[in-house]
This record gives sequence, structure tokens and C-alpha cells, in this order.
Amino acid sequence: MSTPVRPRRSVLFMPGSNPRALEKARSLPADAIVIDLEDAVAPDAKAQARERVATTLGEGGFAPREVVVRTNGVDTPWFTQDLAMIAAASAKEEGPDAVLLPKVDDPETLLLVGRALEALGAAPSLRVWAMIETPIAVLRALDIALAAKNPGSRLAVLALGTNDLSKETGARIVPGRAPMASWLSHCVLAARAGGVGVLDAVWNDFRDVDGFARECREAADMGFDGKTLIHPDQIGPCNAAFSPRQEEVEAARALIALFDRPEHAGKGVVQVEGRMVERMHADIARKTVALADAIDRRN
Ligand SMILES: CC(C)(COP(=O)(O)OP(=O)(O)OC[C@H]1O[C@@H](n2cnc3c(N)ncnc32)[C@H](O)[C@@H]1OP(=O)(O)O)[C@@H](O)C(=O)NCCC(=O)NCCSC(=O)C[C@H](O)C(=O)O
Ligand SMILES: [Mg+2]
Repeated sequence: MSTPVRPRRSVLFMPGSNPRALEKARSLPADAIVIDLEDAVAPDAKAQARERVATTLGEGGFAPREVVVRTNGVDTPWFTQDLAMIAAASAKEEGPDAVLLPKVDDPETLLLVGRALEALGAAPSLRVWAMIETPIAVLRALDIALAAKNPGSRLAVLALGTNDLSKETGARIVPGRAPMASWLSHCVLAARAGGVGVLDAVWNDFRDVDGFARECREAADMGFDGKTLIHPDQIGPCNAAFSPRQEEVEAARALIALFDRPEHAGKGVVQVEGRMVERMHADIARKTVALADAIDRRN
């Protein structure tokens, strides 16, 4: 049985300490939300934010959005309690769908966190998303992504963090992101090899609508499933960039129908108006249609 397609075009971050943002998230058209306990929450506010997030998760009301909570780093004093709160919430109705781990540097971390989640009695459906945002994480992205193939692994998504990558490497975040393009593509390849989803990083300058739309299109061309966001205004352009266009969906349906014709049964390749089309193109077309149908169902 094939896994149902889950659109992850727009994944909106919000501080766990901001009740207005948490409330607003219940009505925003993002595919997923990430409630942050890490960088968006000041050290003095960590405990209170964790409590607030536990209450908010208990109240629910976010469906059909995927709900993800980002913990503090595994080596921080807050991590154990963050993970325990998320595990407990996951065991309740409408619990979170995933925990997002910042700064994952190696597959061993995923193994340890997986064991901890088992010990804490987390729901079996709770997934792990891993942020790739350090030099070593980019270099080891394949090892990290392949951890998804281990029995019992919960890893479902890699999410890029270019602010931390910029901080750690000195590479600048510039339009087009040439200094980081090879790292981003490397992570897309790694994610696909591991069979997990992959999300592009945030665009900080949220008032620059044109620049943001351009970066969304570039990320879609690179093969990302979607982009992490910081502001509600970014959701619409992001959804548009990562949704198959109407004409693409129509062409995909026509291509699938072509290979279904009796005269093409058993053929690996046919020509359409002077263009070679192979069965692999029909496979790509099926993915396009499946994503479009999943988006329609959501809408
Ligand atoms: C950046 C912001 C602080 C700006 O907030 P604000 O000044 O309130 O903006 P607006 O006045 O334009 O907001 C308009 C309304 O929208 C609501 N709002 C704003 N942001 C969000 C949000 N993220 N989610 C939900 N709702 C949001 C405001 O409350 C206003 O509502 P209303 O009262 O109805 O008018 C703010 O956008 C923000 O905090 N963004 C998220 C920051 C964050 O979570 N950062 C951490 C993740 S990014 C990261 O860590 C990068 C990564 O790790 C890396 O290394 O790269
Ligand atoms: Mg970061």
C-alpha cells in the first residue's frame, strides 16, 4: 500500500511563547506549523513557554495542519523536559504529529532520541524531523537521512536552517543563495536517498514579497517539498510556488491516460508531438496528480 501524500508546502514557525500567534495558527492556510521552543524563546521564558505549548496542544484545533514542536538542542538543560512534554502530548487525542530537533549532527542522535521517545511512551505515530543547520550536518546529511531506513525509525523530514549555517560558516545569505546552493542540493539528494521529506530554510526579510516569491520558486526547482516560514504573509506565495499548476496537472493526467491505452500496453516509450515520453514520466505524472489531489482534499 502506498503512503498517502502529505502536502508540506508551507511550514510556519511561531514562538511557543506567543499566544496570539498560536491562536492565529488555527485559521491560517499553512500545511504545517512548527511551535518553537528553541531560538524564538528567550532563555528566561523557556519553562513558561513549554507549559503554554502543552496547554495549547491539549486544546487542539489545528487540524488539518500538521503540528510540529521544535525542542531546544539535545545538549541544553531544557531538552529532556521539552521531549517529555511532547511525548505526553502525543499520547492524547489530536496530539502533535512530530518533534523537530534543532542542530542534528549525526544519526546517533536520532537513535538516542528514538529510544527516549519509546521510553517516554510517545504515540507510535509521532515522527521526528531533523534540522540540518551545522557544517557537520550538511556533510553527514546522507548518514542522517539514511537513519530513516532503520527499523522503528521515526525520521520523516529534513529541514534546512540557513541562519545557523551562515553563522557557523561565514557564508552570506544573498539573493539566489549561490554560496549555499551546493549544500542545499546535497541535502535534497540525501533526503531522497533516505526516502524522507525535505524543507527549505526560512526567508528572514518577510516584507520583501518579490524576493521571497523568487526564492520559493528556486526552492521548488531544486526539489524541496516546501519551505519553512516565519510570517503569515509568506503562506500564500509559498503554497502557490509548491503547488502543481493547473496545466501541469492536466498534462500529467493526459500522460497517465496515454500509457493506459491498450495500443501502448507493454511499451516503455512512446512519442507525443515529437517528444519522447517514457514510463518514468508517467510515474512523475502520478506523483504530480497525487499531490494535486491531496491539496484539493485539504482545500
Ligand atoms: C517576525 C515576527 C516577530 C514579526 O511579528 P509581528 O511584528 O507581530 O508582525 P506583524 O505585525 O506583521 O504580524 C501580523 C499578524 O500576524 C501574526 N503573526 C506574526 N507572525 C506570526 C507567526 N509566525 N505565526 C502566526 N501568527 C503570526 C501577528 O500576531 C499579527 O496578528 P494580528 O494580531 O492578528 O494582527 C513574527 O512574525 C515571528 O515571531 N515570526 C516567527 C519567528 C520564529 O518562530 N523564529 C524561529 C524560527 S526561524 C529559525 O529558527 C531559523 C532556523 O533555525 C535557521 O537557523 O535558519
Ligand atoms: Mg537554526
